[in-house]
Amino acid sequence: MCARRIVHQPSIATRHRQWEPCNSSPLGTDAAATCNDPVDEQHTQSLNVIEVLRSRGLVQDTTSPALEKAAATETLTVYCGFDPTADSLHLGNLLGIIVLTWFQRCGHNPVGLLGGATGRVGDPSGRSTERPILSEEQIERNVQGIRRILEQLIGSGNGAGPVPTILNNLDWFKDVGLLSFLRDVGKFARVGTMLSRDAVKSRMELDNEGISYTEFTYQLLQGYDFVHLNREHRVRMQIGGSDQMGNIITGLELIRRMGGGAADAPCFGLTFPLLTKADGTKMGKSADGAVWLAADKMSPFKFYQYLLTTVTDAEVIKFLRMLTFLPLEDISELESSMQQPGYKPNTAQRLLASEVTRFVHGQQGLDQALKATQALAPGSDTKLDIETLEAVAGSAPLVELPAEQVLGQALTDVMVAIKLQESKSAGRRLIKGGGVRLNNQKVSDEQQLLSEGDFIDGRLALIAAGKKNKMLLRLVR
Ligand SMILES: Nc1ncnc2c1ncn2[C@@H]1O[C@H](COP(=O)(O)OP(=O)(O)OP(=O)(O)O)[C@@H](O)[C@H]1O
Ligand SMILES: N[C@@H](Cc1ccc(O)cc1)C(=O)O
Repeated sequence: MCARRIVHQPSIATRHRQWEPCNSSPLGTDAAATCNDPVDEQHTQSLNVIEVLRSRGLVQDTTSPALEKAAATETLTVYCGFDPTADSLHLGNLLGIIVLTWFQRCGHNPVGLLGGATGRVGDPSGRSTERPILSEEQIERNVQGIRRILEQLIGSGNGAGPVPTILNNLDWFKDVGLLSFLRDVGKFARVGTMLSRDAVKSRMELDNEGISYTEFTYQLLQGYDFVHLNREHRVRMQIGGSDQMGNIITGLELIRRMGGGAADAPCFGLTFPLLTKADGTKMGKSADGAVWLAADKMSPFKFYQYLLTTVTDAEVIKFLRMLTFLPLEDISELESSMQQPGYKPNTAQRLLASEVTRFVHGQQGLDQALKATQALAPGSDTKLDIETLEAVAGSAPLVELPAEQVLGQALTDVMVAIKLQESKSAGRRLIKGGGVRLNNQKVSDEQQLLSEGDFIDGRLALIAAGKKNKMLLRLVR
């Protein structure tokens, strides 16, 4: 195959003068559809996926300088693995999905691998302690959760390139016996090399508990995955975060020693930088405060808010390059505009939050996030519905009270009970001054009693005392 063609949308500057995220997706509400999907025939460019990834800050290392040429002249099948250590992927894992998507958009074949087998062993990479052993049921639940996300984000093919495949390494490991593994794979692995891997060395040096034999052998399992995928599915490339380089090289060495990766079809590895939390540590599944991709673990609203409120001006351009598919020229233009006097603060963060939320949760998820953001804005009079309120629940302060302690009671009494006001008289004064809103509607009656009708869907009400002090009240029956 010759240099690949990728089609670019018109500049978002021409589409959205105010740098506002687009609100319609060319592929409908498909979760993976973004407004910058490559659909405009007029803006074509021949792009090499490796050059694209480099230009977007998505390459930490590659295993061979020959990769660039291979990517430009051949169709590569590329895989990225995800272990089922939780029932959802997180923002850090999204980089792997984005890199796979870039391969797909440039005409290569992406494969998402579920670590049904490797998750039972535990990758020591980037960990200073041994992983807890998860129950079989938990691992199965986690596999299902991650499969759903992969299917949603890369499984559909996204209309932008070859349809990707999702595989589970338990499907081949379940039939491999210990003796045959030791004879057929172990013979090709060198213990000295295995010991020299960072993930092993650091555990032997740092922790006087050392490393278990189980986690020590992890690299061979991931290495064998690459051998199997190369033999059975013609996979020639593995990608992963920079913590995966040792495991990727183990795979390449095994392929070579076991007679694969012929000169006319060499194999490659590529790593991307790790996304880190504010304290500089890796964002991970097992780390605290993970930014989940599954909507039932983190609502699209909360996901959107995370990107909007925690990404600094210093980081936002880097994140736009790495986490979105927006044309680089447009991102550079936005970067320049950030230095101009007319720049509206957080414009870049809003664009980032919108693009990434749409990619992960689809147009519907983004709409929900925007609606909830608007509903919570200071002084908002947006009409509320139950979906918006439920999306907000979990992010805004929420109090639950038995219905009998609320219905028929004065609003001012309830405001004191839920600690939104210090006293009834303060509540009355605030109502008189026009500062109290019930479900975003101004309250004018200082004696107002709360009734069933004040609770949307009979369950939730949003009470605001002043512009910023908001609380959700849920009725318990
Ligand atoms: N913060 C991150 N930034 C970029 N890539 C990441 C990040 N975290 C994980 N990855 C990558 O995602 C892929 C799958 O990682 P995996 O799900 O097994 O580990 P994890 O999410 O780090 O979970 P755990 O916290 O349990 O180690 C790997 O390629 C890994 O390098
Ligand atoms: N070891 C990877 C996941 C993985 C599993 C199996 C593979 O073949 C590849 C990657 C991680 O923990 O991040």
